[in-house]
Amino acid sequence: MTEKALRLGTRRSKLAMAQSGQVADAVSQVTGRPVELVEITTYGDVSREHLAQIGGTGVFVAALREALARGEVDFAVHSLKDLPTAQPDGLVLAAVPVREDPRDVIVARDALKLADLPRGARIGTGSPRRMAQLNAYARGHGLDIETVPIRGNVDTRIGYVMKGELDAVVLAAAGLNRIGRGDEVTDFLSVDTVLPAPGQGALAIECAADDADLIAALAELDDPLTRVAVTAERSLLAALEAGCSAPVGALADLPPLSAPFERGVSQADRQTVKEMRLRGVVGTTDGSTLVQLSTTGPVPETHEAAMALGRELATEMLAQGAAGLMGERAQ
Ligand SMILES: NCc1[nH]cc(CCC(=O)O)c1CC(=O)O
Repeated sequence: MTEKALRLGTRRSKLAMAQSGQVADAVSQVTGRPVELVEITTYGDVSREHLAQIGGTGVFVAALREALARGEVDFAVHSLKDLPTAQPDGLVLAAVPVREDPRDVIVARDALKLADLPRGARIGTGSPRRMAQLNAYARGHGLDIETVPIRGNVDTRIGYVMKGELDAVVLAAAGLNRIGRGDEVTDFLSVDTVLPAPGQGALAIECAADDADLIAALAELDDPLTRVAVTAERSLLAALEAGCSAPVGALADLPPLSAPFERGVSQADRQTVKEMRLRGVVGTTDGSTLVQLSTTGPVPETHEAAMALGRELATEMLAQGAAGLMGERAQ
């Protein structure tokens, strides 16, 4: 006798299919039930041009959430960095699995590294956060680079380099790893140079708040260290009143561990974690001004304590003029 399949709502992009497929396997293991992928198509999948106007990745998240709320699917997998900070009524983030590599990387021609890019090099990124920090790094290191706004999925972006239209593009390591293109990275950007987006590298598994059996099963896939880190990062973002397209970077690490928190890390090592360091950055896209602060404290033991850490750092950043910098948007 086979049990009824769980329905996983997913976008059909290569990245979404890859991460949904990986989570489907894990969910199938913990529930003992087969998982069936249900493709959710949105207007944004049909028209790339309209995507910018109708609100970026937000449309995909909204469509998945509508399917969840209508009971058409049982759960959905999101890239946490694309997920708005406000949690809708009736839905819960039942699991935040172990974080992948949170760093940004470049894929450059001729295996070039960031520091070796020649004068006038053109680097593609549509992200104000990446532009701000790359331009600030260039100013501080006497590099002459130009950030070029681009859009599109991972394949499209790497294509600009392949075709010789750009010298490099910036991408998230996690996305490349998930679609099996991690070996094309030519340089991992230190988080001291480019702080990733809040939640970058982490996934969230969302389901209906009243689906108690599923919530209990999915809890097995939750990684408490990843959860506490991304909660603080997203609280910082929310308290700055910024969205996923704002020039805000945030990363919480748990010395002596650094994300990904479980690769090669024993349970004993995980127990040596005593503190969490939260770093945040906001800047103008030209890199002329950055507000960059960090705070270290005991690992928060509750959701509320992790939220408080993010809010406190945001308050300090706002006191140093962060709000004025976020007003400037790149387009
Ligand atoms: N905004 C697109 C997006 N959303 C999630 C990822 C992959 C990395 C992740 O899961 O954090 C990417 C691609 C990228 O930024 O290169």
